[in-house]
Amino acid sequence: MRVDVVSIFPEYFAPLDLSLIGRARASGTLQLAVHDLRTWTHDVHRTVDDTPYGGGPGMVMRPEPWGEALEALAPPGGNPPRLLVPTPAGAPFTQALAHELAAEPHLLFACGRYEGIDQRVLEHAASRMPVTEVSLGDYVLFGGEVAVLVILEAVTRLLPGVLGNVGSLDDESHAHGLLEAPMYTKPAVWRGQEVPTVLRSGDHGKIARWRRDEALARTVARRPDMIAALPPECLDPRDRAA
Ligand SMILES: O=C(OCc1ccccc1)c1cn[nH]c1
Repeated sequence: MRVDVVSIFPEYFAPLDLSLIGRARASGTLQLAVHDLRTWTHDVHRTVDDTPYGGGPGMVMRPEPWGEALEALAPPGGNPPRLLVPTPAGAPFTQALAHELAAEPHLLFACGRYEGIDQRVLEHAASRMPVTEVSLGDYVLFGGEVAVLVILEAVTRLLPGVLGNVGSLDDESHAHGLLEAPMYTKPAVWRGQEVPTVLRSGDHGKIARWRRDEALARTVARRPDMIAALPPECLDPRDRAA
């Protein structure tokens, strides 16, 4: 997968040379290039922002540099990348979207700063590539860079060969519509607290049931919204029998 990121703070992406993403880049699974938006400015001050039409606080990112940057990184005529723009005004970023993005050959991230990017940039881009404005949650950051780091981590770990034990992808939180059950490791007793005995019973049927029950209880307690979204077939057939 090819990934291009455009930002006025390219140094934000130095951490991507570390750990799994670093290995994914070294193995060629992920080709990542980070670009400084100011490359596409031509004034002596390399200006990227200006005051908002209609008034209001803050500044807006000017369309010209973005227009040139997107043209350079998604040249008309080639196979267009998918443009992702982190913003509080975007659609929720979910594990489902992460899987969708992991299947894309080329992602192009636009990191907004200030109050955001002139909307005409996204409208113009949408005429030649898929554009997704995506939100990580209902809060406001200084810019899209941190959001891109999160999205890149969620997507990269789904790429083939990046995670050693692929089994861990199947039963992780949000994979089966529920939160993950609590996890334990040695020692069996720690500060007087014992690991639930069923987990040390070796009875894999009972263990699977215990984990499902725990996952369900956790989800009901912490994320009732996910319960409402559960497809009916998700409930264990034995539950239905009960
Ligand atoms: O703050 C965010 O993105 C940066 C950004 C982009 C445009 C204008 C202001 C801030 C964000 C919050 N949830 N998901 C993304």
